[in-house]
This record gives sequence, structure tokens and C-alpha cells, in this order.
Amino acid sequence: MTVTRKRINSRPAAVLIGFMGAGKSTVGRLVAELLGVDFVDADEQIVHAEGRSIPEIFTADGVEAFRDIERRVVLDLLTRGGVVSLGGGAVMTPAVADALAGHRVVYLSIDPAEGFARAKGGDRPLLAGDDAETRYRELLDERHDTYAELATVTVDAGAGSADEIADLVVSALADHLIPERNLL
Ligand SMILES: Nc1ncnc2c1ncn2[C@@H]1O[C@H](COP(=O)(O)OP(=O)(O)O)[C@@H](O)[C@H]1O
Ligand SMILES: O=C(O)C1=C[C@@H](OP(=O)(O)O)[C@@H](O)[C@H](O)C1
Ligand SMILES: [Mg+2]
Repeated sequence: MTVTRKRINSRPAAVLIGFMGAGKSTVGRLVAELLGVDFVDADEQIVHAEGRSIPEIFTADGVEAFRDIERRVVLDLLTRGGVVSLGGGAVMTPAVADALAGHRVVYLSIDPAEGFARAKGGDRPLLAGDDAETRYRELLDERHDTYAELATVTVDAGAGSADEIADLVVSALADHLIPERNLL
């Protein structure tokens, strides 16, 4: 029994990826509640570990330093259980993308208009300043293929309320798990 428990706890039930505003942090928490497991948001872990906000880290140390911290935090979270939501740019770090192999990766996709409407006005340093919507669209274009390639399942995060998207995620994970179960 001990061996079984250790195996189950050695990776997350699901890892949520996708662009800013898709709802990873919000929906990830709801998915964890539905599954009855812990929830961890990578950005919250970074803030906790650093004792600084994300904008403070970007301003003081720059984006590369943020990515270094993020890589360390995410690689650690991938060795634990629960549902894990990543920040939108984490998968652009090659070591993070590589480490996602073999995990249940849920891509919350979002169209740019809806995603920007959700993300604007928050504390995301990459969307600070003028012309945030253009930057949002350009970055989403740059990243979309990476999200899609890494995904085990993709869920349209614009298709309903956060609770409805969480239900869709759990259904998509269940569909994905049925073939896994048949292999046992
Ligand atoms: N399905 C949804 N419908 C409407 N608003 C949503 C939905 N999912 C998330 N939101 C809202 O969008 C904003 C961004 O959500 P958040 O979870 O922070 O996204 P992410 O972590 O992907 O950047 C929040 O205000 C959140 O309440
Ligand atoms: O896309 C990005 O590069 C970022 C996304 C943010 O997280 P969310 O995707 O949860 O907004 C946060 O990690 C940081 O502002 C950088
Ligand atoms: Mg988030």
C-alpha cells in the first residue's frame, strides 16, 4: 500500500497551462475541489517563496530572473500531488516544457478578445503600459503552438463560467483516463 500511495502522490493529478486570462488559477482551484485534492498555483508559490509580488520580481530583477525562479518552483511542484496551475509563460522555458512529458497537461485555450478582457487591469507585468492588447495578441500567437503541443487535453476556457469549465476539465480528464485504466 505504501508503494501505491507514493506512486500516486509523485505527480500532479493535472497540470493546467495556457495564456494569461484563460482562467488557470481560478479553474485549477475548482478542479482540485471537484477531485478532492490539493491545489497549488505556481505564481502563488513564487510569491510565497520570494516574499515579493510578481511585479516586484519583474521590476527588481527582470524577466529572465523571474523565469529562473519559476523554473525551480515548477520543477518542484511537478514532483508533488494535487492540481497545479502554471503561469502563462512557464512552458516557454525549455526545462519546464521537457518536464511536462508524461504528465496530464490541460491546456485552457482562450480567444484573444475574451482572454484580454479577463486579464487586463490585473498585476501582470507583461501587460503593463500602452498597447497591452497588441502585446497580448502577439504573445498569444507566439505561444499557442507550444501550449497545443504540450497538451494532453485541450478545453475551450471561453465556453462558460469558471465552474462550467472546471466540469469540462474533469470530464476531459476522465475521458483521457479510461484508456489508461484499460491498460492496467
Ligand atoms: N470561465 C470564466 N468565465 C469568466 N471569467 C473567468 C473565467 N475563468 C476565469 N475568469 C476570470 O478571469 C480572470 C483571470 O483568471 P485567472 O484564473 O487569474 O487566469 P490565469 O491564471 O489563466 O491568468 C479572473 O478575474 C477570473 O475570475
Ligand atoms: O504569461 C506570462 O508570461 C505570465 C503569466 C502570469 O500568470 P497567469 O498566466 O496566471 O496570468 C505570471 O506568471 C506572470 O505575470 C507572467
Ligand atoms: Mg494565474
